[in-house]
This record gives sequence, C-alpha cells and structure tokens, in this order.
Amino acid sequence: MSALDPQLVTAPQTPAVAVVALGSNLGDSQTILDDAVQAFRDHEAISVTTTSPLAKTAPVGGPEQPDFLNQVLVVETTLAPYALLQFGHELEHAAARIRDVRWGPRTLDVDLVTYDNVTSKHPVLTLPHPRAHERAFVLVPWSWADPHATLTGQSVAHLASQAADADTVHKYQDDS
Ligand SMILES: Nc1ncnc2c1ncn2[C@@H]1O[C@H](COP(=O)(O)OP(=O)(O)OP(=O)(O)O)[C@@H](O)[C@H]1O
Ligand SMILES: Nc1nc2c(c(=O)[nH]1)N=C(CO)CN2
Repeated sequence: MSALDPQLVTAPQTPAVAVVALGSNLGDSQTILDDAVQAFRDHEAISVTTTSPLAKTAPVGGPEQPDFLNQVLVVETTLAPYALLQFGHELEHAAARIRDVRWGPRTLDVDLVTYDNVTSKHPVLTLPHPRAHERAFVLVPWSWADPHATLTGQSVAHLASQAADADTVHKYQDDS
C-alpha cells in the first residue's frame, strides 16, 4: 500500500478543527460513548469544542443488528490527522471492539469525518470520510452540533435531509 501523504502525518502549526463521528450498538452504548467523549476531553492535544446530542439510529448496511447510538464531536487538535485516527482506534480497542463482519455490530466506532480542509484518497485515511455525505446517522447529529456546518461546500443540514436514512434518526431519550 502506498505511503501516507505528509499532510496526514504532520502535526499542524496551529490547532486544526476536526469532526469526529462516534457510533455504538453493542454493550452499554450510552456509557461507552460518554467514556469516549471523556477520553477526547482528557487528551492533552485535543480540545472538545462541541458535542452533539445522542442520536438513536437504525442500522445502515450490514447484517440484522440492534439500533445504534450515534454522536458527533467537533474538536480542535494539534495531532496530525493520522494520529487522531490512531487515537480513535485506541478507544475502539479499549472498548473491546472486534472487527469481523463489515458494517457489523460494534461496541465503539470512531470515524474521522473531516480534518480542516485536508483531502485524502488513501484507504487508511480518506478525508473527508468517503460515506459521511450520505449518512444521516452522521449528518443529523453533526447538524445538531453545528447548524451552519458545511461538507465539501454543501450544507450538512441539507445533506442530512436528503440522506436515505434521514427518517430513522431521532434524538435519543434516556428513559432510565
Ligand atoms: N476517515 C476515516 N475515518 C475512519 N477510518 C477510516 C477513514 N478513512 C479510512 N479509514 C479506514 O477504514 C478502515 C475500516 O474502518 P472501520 O472498521 O471503522 O469501518 P466501518 O466503520 O465498518 O465502515 P465505514 O468505513 O463505512 O464507516 C480503518 O482501518 C481505517 O484505517
Ligand atoms: N445507524 C448506523 N448504521 C451504521 C453505522 C452507525 O454508526 N450507525 N456505522 C456503520 C459503519 O461505520 C454502518 N452502519
């Protein structure tokens, strides 16, 4: 596989703005997401600017599986894009995520949606995330966190309304 482009492994001179999508549909998803957000807050090179409300979402793709909780974070970071992705993978590992079935159920998924205006086609880190623009389970909570957000020049709220899974995304009510 080709080497990562320098822009993916070089730390920024000033903090970059990144959008991170979290998902969970195995285990105590609410606690798993809360712990992941806290881990982002605790990282010395990351400052969490905004956290979206939790979204309860129907699974898109993959086998039959439980509904997800999804959440989007806007962060500022002095980590390089690839280092931020690796941090997300560490959190997945800490949540005992097992990668077996593609798009299968998982305790924690951490996706890097955007990182400043960096673009990359590399399979290890594609930016913006190659499927984010068509996923209401990402776009809707992102639009809740930042109603004026744009993705490749288009309104995130508008993209959310056009996504095939738009009707299956709802604010999560914690009834416990
Ligand atoms: N922007 C990105 N964010 C997260 N992972 C990415 C990104 N671009 C490429 N990848 C790569 O995708 C690989 C598969 O990621 P993962 O197992 O989380 O996929 P998935 O969540 O099942 O599906 P999807 O990629 O459709 O969200 C990872 O090993 C990672 O290196
Ligand atoms: N509702 C929902 N569906 C999914 C999700 C997810 O986080 N939420 N993640 C996937 C792979 O990243 C595939 N399908």
